[in-house]
Amino acid sequence: MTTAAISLRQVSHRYGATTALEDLTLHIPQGEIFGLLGHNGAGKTTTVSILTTLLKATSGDASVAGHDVRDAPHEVRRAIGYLPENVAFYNDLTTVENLTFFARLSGIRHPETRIAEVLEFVGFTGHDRERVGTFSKGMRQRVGLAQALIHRPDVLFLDEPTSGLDPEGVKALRELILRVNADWGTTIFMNTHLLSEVTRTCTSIGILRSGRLVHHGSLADTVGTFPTEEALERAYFAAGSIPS
Ligand SMILES: Nc1ncnc2c1ncn2[C@@H]1O[C@H](COP(=O)(O)OP(=O)(O)OP(=O)(O)O)[C@@H](O)[C@H]1O
Repeated sequence: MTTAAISLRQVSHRYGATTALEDLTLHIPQGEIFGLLGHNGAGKTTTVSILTTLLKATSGDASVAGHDVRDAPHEVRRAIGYLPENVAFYNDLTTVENLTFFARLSGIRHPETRIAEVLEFVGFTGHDRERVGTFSKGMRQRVGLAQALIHRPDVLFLDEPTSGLDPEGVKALRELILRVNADWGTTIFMNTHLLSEVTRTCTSIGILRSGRLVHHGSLADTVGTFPTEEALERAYFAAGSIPS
């Protein structure tokens, strides 16, 4: 039996009077590239925030890489990489200085070799000594991905990774996601609105509607054997009409 890399059991979350997640149960096996779809405000970032230990769910249980997010947050953080939608850097510091700062904070004492390796992996050599503040969105995304991969994580979380990227950036990101998954066996959890990318990269799909999971299935189960953006769009809107 395949081990679940990510599990949520009856997870609900409220921000004051706003219910962001309602009774979310979801198990994602190791090695999957999972795409979470949903309208603005559906609860995608809330889900990722709970799984990355940035937010404590109001109720329910969640675990990542075999560690409970509530009881073992440090173990979870050591096992994951996270690229938030707007990754923050020290803009006056260079690529290497930013990554060194992050790596030391994460407990890597001599990170030089790791940083060089990961920058090569994401194809970002040649900008090591440039200030991050001068970078385009696509370049910042690469540094963010290098940062998220510095530990060779078991599970990588990406929140709207393609937002603001040009077609070259989207293609480069897709190739990297596929390579991380293929070379390292990393499980990937991605929040996205870009249906065309989901059909090209994801092996399974979840759809959230107003905090409720209305669909979870493999790419083939969701859109058939010829996955097209049109087929996924049909499945996406059909899932929205299923009463839950
Ligand atoms: N810090 C917060 N305080 C109060 N309400 C919040 C907070 N963060 C999110 N919400 C609300 O919770 C719900 C879910 O938000 P969330 O950001 O998880 O959705 P999302 O699917 O990621 O949306 P988007 O696609 O716009 O990023 C929304 O109604 C949102 O307004």
